[in-house]
Amino acid sequence: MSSSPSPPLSLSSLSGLSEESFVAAVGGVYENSPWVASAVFTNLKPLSITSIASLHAAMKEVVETAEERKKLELINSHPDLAGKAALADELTEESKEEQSKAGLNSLTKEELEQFTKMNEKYKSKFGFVFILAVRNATKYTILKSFEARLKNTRMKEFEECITQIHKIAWMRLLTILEPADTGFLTCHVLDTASGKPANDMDITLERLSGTGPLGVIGSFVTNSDGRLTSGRALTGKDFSVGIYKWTFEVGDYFAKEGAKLAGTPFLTSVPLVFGIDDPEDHYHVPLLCSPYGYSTYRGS
Ligand SMILES: NC(=O)N[C@H]1NC(=O)NC1=O
Repeated sequence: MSSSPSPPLSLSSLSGLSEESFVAAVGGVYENSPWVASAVFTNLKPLSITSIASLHAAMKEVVETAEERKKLELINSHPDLAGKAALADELTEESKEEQSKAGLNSLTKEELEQFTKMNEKYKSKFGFVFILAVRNATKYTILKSFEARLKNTRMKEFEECITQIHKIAWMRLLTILEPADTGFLTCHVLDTASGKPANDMDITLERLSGTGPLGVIGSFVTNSDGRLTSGRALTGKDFSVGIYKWTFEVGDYFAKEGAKLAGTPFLTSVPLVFGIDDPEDHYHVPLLCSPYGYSTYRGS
C-alpha cells in the first residue's frame, strides 16, 4: 500500500468493501500485520465506520486483547530505526516516510553508528525491537528516548512499544482517511486584570505546517463575551492536522482599555503555537491575559 499522494478515502467508502479490499486499504496501519484489520472487519460486521477515531479504537482493541505472543510478533514486525532494512531500502512505504521525516535517511557515519549501537543494546536487553513513533521526531529526540527507555523494565518497555505502535497507527490512519466532519476550533480571551471577557481584540490564525495552505488563514475580532465574532475559527476540511499559531494583539487591546502601560508596553503581541492531532475533535484554545502575563489551556 502506498501512503503517498493518493487522495484520502472517505469513511463511508470503507463500508461497502470486501474483507480483502478493506485490508488492502487499512491493513498497513499496523506494520506488516494485516491480521489486525482482518479481525476488525470480522468484529464490526456489518462494517459501519463513522470516524477515524472509532476505527482506530477498534484496531487498538484487537491488539490489546491479543495474546502476548501476538503482541511480541507485532513489535518485531517493525524494522529497526535506521537499521539494516532501511539501509537496504526494504522498508514499507509508511515506515520509509516516517523514518525520512525524522531525518534518519540522512545520518552521518557517526550518527548511523550510534543508532546501530543503540538498536543492538536495546534488543540484547529486552529481546525485541525498539519502537518509537518518529513521524514528528528528530534524530536527537530519538537518541534521547533510547537512553531513557534503556533504563526501564522489560514489562514497562513491552507496554511502551505497544503504545507507540498505536500512535504510529493513528498517524497512518490520518494520512489515508478523510476525517468525519465533526472537528472545529474555537477561542476565548479573558482579561484577568479586570476580570472580564476581552472585547474587541484583534487575533490572527496561521497554519505553520500540516495539511492545507500555510500562512495566515484567518483574522478575527473578539466580541463582548471575549469570543470570536465569527464563532468557530476553523471547521470541516480546513480544520486539519498540523501546527497552528494564534497571535493575540494584547498590547493594542490594553492600550484601548486605558491600562496604565509603560511607554513601551511589556506585552505587545502574544503568539500561541499549538498542534491539532485529532481533526474530528473540538479544540478550544483560549487566552487568559493581563498587561504583564498570560496563560492558556486546552479547554472544551
Ligand atoms: N522501530 C520503529 O519504531 N519503527 C517505526 N517507527 C515509526 O514511526 N515507523 C516505524 O516503522
